[in-house]
Order: sequence, then structure tokens, then C-alpha cells
Amino acid sequence: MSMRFIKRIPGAAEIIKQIPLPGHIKEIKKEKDHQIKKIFENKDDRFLLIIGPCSADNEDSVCEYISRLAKIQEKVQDRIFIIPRIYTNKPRTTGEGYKGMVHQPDPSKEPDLCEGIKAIRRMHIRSLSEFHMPAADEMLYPENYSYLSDVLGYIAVGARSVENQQHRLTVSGVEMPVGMKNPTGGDLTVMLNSIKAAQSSHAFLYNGWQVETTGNTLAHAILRGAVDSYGRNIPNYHYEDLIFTASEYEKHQLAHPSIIVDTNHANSMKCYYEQPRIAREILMSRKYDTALKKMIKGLMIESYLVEGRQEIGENIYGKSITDACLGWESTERLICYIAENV
Ligand SMILES: O=C[C@H](O)[C@H](O)COP(=O)(O)O
Ligand SMILES: C=C(OP(=O)(O)O)C(=O)O
Repeated sequence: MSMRFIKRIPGAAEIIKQIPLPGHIKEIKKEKDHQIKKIFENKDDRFLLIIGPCSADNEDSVCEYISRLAKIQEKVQDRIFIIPRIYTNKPRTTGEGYKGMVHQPDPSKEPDLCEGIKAIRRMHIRSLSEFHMPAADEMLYPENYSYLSDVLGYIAVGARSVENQQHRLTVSGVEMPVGMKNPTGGDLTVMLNSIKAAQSSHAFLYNGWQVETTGNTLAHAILRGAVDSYGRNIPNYHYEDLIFTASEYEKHQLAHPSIIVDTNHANSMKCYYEQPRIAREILMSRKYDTALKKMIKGLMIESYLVEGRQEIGENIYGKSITDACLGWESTERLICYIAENV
């Protein structure tokens, strides 16, 4: 075997015992989970914003960003529900590059998965304890879900993972809303099939156990645009795309049909500064069509303290080291615009 076993990583029970979620925060988390669930069940018509850096690379800058979100959340709470993006696992197109805090708690140092798992759990708990905001993360490694299952508020399965059986089956045993992204090639059937699989019950092998799941009726769609076989970006947030997705969704007869639109990635053609324009267009489409208004539950936006991106080592506090993000001033303006126009 050409694999060197470096360090045994403690199991979830051990890590949770070392870094527990405080009792009084568990109650707050339960109430927030209930509110998020109601949005997907059409029992609360607030608009969701899943918003934050492309990758959560530094606990202090991420928490400073969330503290700013928390202040705005108070102002817009009757119209918008904000879920911070704390993305600690990064899928990479070629396997090269920063793979997230779970691999490297300090991006300038060598990988340390054991410290990484502790660091991401601490950061998620800080978002809950200091700001009462359960955050979103990507399920990149389904087996790692058990380290964060009690602290997350929302999960996305990424464009590169959505056709994978272990992801789909694991989501079927998750008790919170999980967004299944369209794959990088854009095939909506793959996304809708993944929702079907996640909404059904399954028996399978998970972390050394035979497990049985109930199915997750809150699994739903995330549209992130696509890249065609010539490498061209094909957005899927325009009115006609949304109408088509909604009608395909209806045909599949899935529970709680819901769409989140990702305003970055192939939708913005990785031009982060286009996100406010894209958000405005989606709000207009929602206003124009009542079925879309019901189905489009929110947006996923990439934003951080400082706009753009940097290379690791430039050390600009609060600037993305993966995909470029909106900066704070534009983010604040955008959230206010959404609150007034949703
Ligand atoms: O969201 C971030 C990136 O788009 C994703 O992780 C892929 O990144 P890469 O194509 O730069 O590897
Ligand atoms: C990696 C991400 O997205 P996608 O899977 O759509 O590329 C992300 O949202 O950070």
C-alpha cells in the first residue's frame, strides 16, 4: 500500500467530549434550527442568505465577519434569515491548492488533520456561542459529518460531489436542510436524482457501522451555473433557467421543492463583483412569477471583509485565499437592498 499512516484521529465522540457545545447554546441552536426548517417547509417566508467567505481560513477574521453579519441580521430579521458560510473543506478541481482549515488550521503550515478537526469545531461553536448563528459548511467528506453534526445549521453538497453515492446516502440521515448543487457540467437530472436519493431511506456502511436512515425531506437544489465541454461558463440563474428548473423539479415530485441560487462560481463566471447584479435579477424573477417566489428560498453569496482574493502568504486580514469575494461595504449594501426588495 503506498499510503503512510501518520496519526490516528480521535473519533467524533472523543472530539465532542473535548470540545463540547455549551448547554445553554444547545437550546438557542435548537430554536434557530427550527426557524431554518420552517423556511424550507414554507411556514416562514423570510428569505435565506447563506453568505460568507469562499473558505474560512482564519478564525478571527471569519468571526469578525460574522459579528458584522449579526448586527445586520438584527436590522433585517423580519425579512431575511442569515446563515454565515463557514466553509472548512474545499474541493479542488485538480487536487492542488488549499483544501481548507480541516487540512491546514494555519494555511501557511503543513497539513494537520487532527488539529484541523478541532479548529473547525471550535470555529463553528464560536459562531453559535458569540453570535447565536448556526453556520453552513460543505459536506466534502461524508465521514467527517459526525464531528460537526450538532453545530451546523445548513449543509451543501458541492458540484464535484453531488453524484457520489456516499454523499447522497449520508445526507439521507441528516436532520437539517441540505442543498445539493448542480454538477459542474450543469446536468439538472443529476441534481434532482441526488435530491431523490437523499430524500429516501437507505441502509449502508458509515464509519465502520451498518446504518439505516429515514431520508431527509429537506434536501433541495442549489443552482451554481455550469462549465461546458469547451470550458465556457453557462449561468443558470436567468428567468428561463429558473422556470425550467422549477418545472423539472415539480415533475420529480420531491418533498418541499426549494431552490437556493449561488450567485458566484459559474453563475458569476467567477467575477465576484457581478453578485449584486445577479442577486437583483433573481429577486426580479421571483417577483414576476409566484411559483418562483415560493420555490426560491434564498441565495448563496461569497463575501468577506476585503474584496477580491490573494495568494497564501500575502497575509491580508479578511481577504479570500481561494475564490474572490465581495468586500464588506458592497455586502452591507447588498443585504440592505435585498431586505427592501424581497
Ligand atoms: O469554491 C471554491 C472553488 O471554486 C472550488 O473549491 C474549486 O476551486 P479550484 O477550481 O480553484 O480548485
Ligand atoms: C466549492 C464550492 O462550490 P461548488 O461546489 O459549486 O464549486 C463552494 O461553494 O465553495
